[in-house]
Amino acid sequence: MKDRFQGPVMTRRGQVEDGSTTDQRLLDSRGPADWVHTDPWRVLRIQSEFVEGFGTLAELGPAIGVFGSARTRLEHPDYALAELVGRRLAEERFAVITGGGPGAMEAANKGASEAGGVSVGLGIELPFEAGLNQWVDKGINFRYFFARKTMFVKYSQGFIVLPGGLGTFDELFEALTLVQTQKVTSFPVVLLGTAYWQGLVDWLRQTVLAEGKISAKDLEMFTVTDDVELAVDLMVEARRGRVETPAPHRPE
Ligand SMILES: C/C(=C\CNc1ncnc2c1ncn2[C@@H]1O[C@H](COP(=O)(O)O)[C@@H](O)[C@H]1O)CO
Repeated sequence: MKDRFQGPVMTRRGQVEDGSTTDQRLLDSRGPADWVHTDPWRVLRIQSEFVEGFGTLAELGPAIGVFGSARTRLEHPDYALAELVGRRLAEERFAVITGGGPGAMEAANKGASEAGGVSVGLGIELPFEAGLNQWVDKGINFRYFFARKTMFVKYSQGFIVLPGGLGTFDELFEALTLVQTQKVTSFPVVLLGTAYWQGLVDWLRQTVLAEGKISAKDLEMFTVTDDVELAVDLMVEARRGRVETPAPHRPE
């Protein structure tokens, strides 16, 4: 009786079950394939997004997330504003991370790329997918929103938020919630465009704060300005104050 090896496992006599090799079974892809639409398989796909994201972004260096409307048109002043933000951040040696889409994201990537900075786009699969914009120099396209959001907050030291819609609000409020709940050590959040954001800030103060749903301190978690230099200075200042100590080792 010959020894039978299946990978590291050796069987003999009555323990030998199958004459095929593992490779054969892998490559002779037969049988039903509906398991690819099951949650256990999705877990592996989700895991692969984290592996890809961490692997690609771990050595990025200091980076700032720039959020803003996918619908900002080239001729709108917010496009030039986002482009300036991207450029100034790159000049201050920050990598610029956007959602990799059109509008304000594209403008910030353009500014960063043209200034010779690291222009990152974390795209998302959407039913009306447009792909990563042409100014993304390092990009990942995610299937899952929550995996992508983890990358924004893990690899950004601060956020500059331009006028936007629901997607922008989602990103802004996620960042603020993480600061409020101390899930991240405080990072600067700047709302750029006073005319656009003031209404929201007034409502937060006059209704949300007045009704006791937030505390006055929460309103200090962000700065509202039209001044790109102030926005960038706040990011630079925060970087200076950041002590890059490795997280203490704790088994999870
Ligand atoms: C609407 C159109 C394309 C959408 N493409 C997007 N690609 C990447 N990221 C996106 C996209 N749309 C939204 N996002 C994310 O949300 C923020 C912008 O959302 P808003 O609702 O436009 O404010 C942005 O920061 C992205 O991270 C075709 O025009």
